Amino acid sequence: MKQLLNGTFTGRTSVPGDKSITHRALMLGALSQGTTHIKSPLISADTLRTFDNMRQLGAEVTRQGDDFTVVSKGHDHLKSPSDTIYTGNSGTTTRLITGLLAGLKTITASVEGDATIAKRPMDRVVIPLSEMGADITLKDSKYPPVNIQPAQLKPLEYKMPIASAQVKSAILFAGLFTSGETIVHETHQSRNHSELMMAQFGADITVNENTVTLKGGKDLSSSNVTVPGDISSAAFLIVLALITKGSDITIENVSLNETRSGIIDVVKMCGGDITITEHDSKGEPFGDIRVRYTEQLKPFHIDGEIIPRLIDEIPILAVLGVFADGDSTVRGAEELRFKETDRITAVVNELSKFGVNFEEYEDGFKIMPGYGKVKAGEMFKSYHDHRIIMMLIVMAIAAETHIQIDDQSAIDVSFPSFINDLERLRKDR
Ligand SMILES: O=C(O)C1=C[C@@H](OP(=O)(O)O)[C@@H](O)[C@H](O)C1
Ligand SMILES: C=C(OP(=O)(O)O)C(=O)O
Repeated sequence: MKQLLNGTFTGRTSVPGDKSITHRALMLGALSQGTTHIKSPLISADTLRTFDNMRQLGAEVTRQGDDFTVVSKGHDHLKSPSDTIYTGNSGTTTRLITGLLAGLKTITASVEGDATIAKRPMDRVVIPLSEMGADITLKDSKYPPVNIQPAQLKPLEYKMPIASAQVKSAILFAGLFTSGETIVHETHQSRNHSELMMAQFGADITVNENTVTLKGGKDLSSSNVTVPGDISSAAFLIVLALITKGSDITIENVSLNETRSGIIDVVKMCGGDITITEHDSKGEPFGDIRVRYTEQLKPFHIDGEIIPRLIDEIPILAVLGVFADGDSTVRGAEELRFKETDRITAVVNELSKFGVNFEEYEDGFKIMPGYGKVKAGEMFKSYHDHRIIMMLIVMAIAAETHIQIDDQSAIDVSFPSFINDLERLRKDR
């Protein structure tokens, strides 16, 4: 930590591949007949769980340096796993694989993760999947382990009670090989990687405003996927550059998918110095993001439609709020309470240790600009949450304060090279 302080951050860099796209490419590769090459996937604790899980179902999944390959005979050749499907810390794997397994209709499986997964609600996916006819049981009707038994499914028309790409995707995975139209209506559009990639692999799927319609029953054929950089990882470098004097970072080949790029809108709202150069792409949009230190940043106010477009970036946006010249607010983000930890409580508790003032709401917070001194001997908590740890490191760098975090290992969940990348970008002032 100490070696990262008192510097500026400059230069060109890239961030690891998009986590959401990597999970989906592994899953759709396993469900499709043929060979799927996945170029520059995220190789991290979470995506390696999906990698192993697809192998357990009988797909041939291998790694060649920075790439993955999935070879499969197609969905009807996948089999029940002989052991528990272990999903580690990954909510995306746990929820999407539940839909995928139910959709195969012949599988007996038990899905379980680590201590944080054991506390994450699964009824949000099991309720609609049960309406489709799936036979799934949960601990206390809510939590993992998820036990799945073979059952025939029927299509479903479902109005989403919350904005969640994981719930939407679990339903779509279950609908892929279920004849008839599975329809999902969203109030605010959540990330659309499943829809885009299912179409690419040959599914009959259409999107009309906030409604997705999937005509199930078609076999899928393999396809190649190039994974752009993860904007949720880039977010830490974006905020670091904006608030650290003299910084100027260009992050190459980052996903610019509209359903994920809410943070760019917020940086613009704040008057931050950000330039986007989009590249030509046949698939997911991507490009370079250049961010420079900005002396005066305006506060931001976010709520409603933008929230799912930046849900994982809210912890690091709180740090941006500390350096703005007025109070910023986050509302409509109650979903943060159901992530790896309750991220509203974690943000408020840990940034308060820097002397930051908050007003906490059930669905967000107001954050006041400025900070004070960290108490001698103060220990910061990781909550075993990658995004909370990286938020704390960026805050400590900007405040030029050495801090101690009880455990930094969860960074490996999404951005294993984070500390090395910061060291490489750091220059003495
Ligand atoms: O579908 C996905 O890949 C994800 C969806 C979001 O979760 P919710 O669906 O719970 O909002 C997000 O927070 C998570 O990091 C990844
Ligand atoms: C919430 C996250 O992931 P997951 O739900 O897959 O654990 C995240 O990456 O911030």
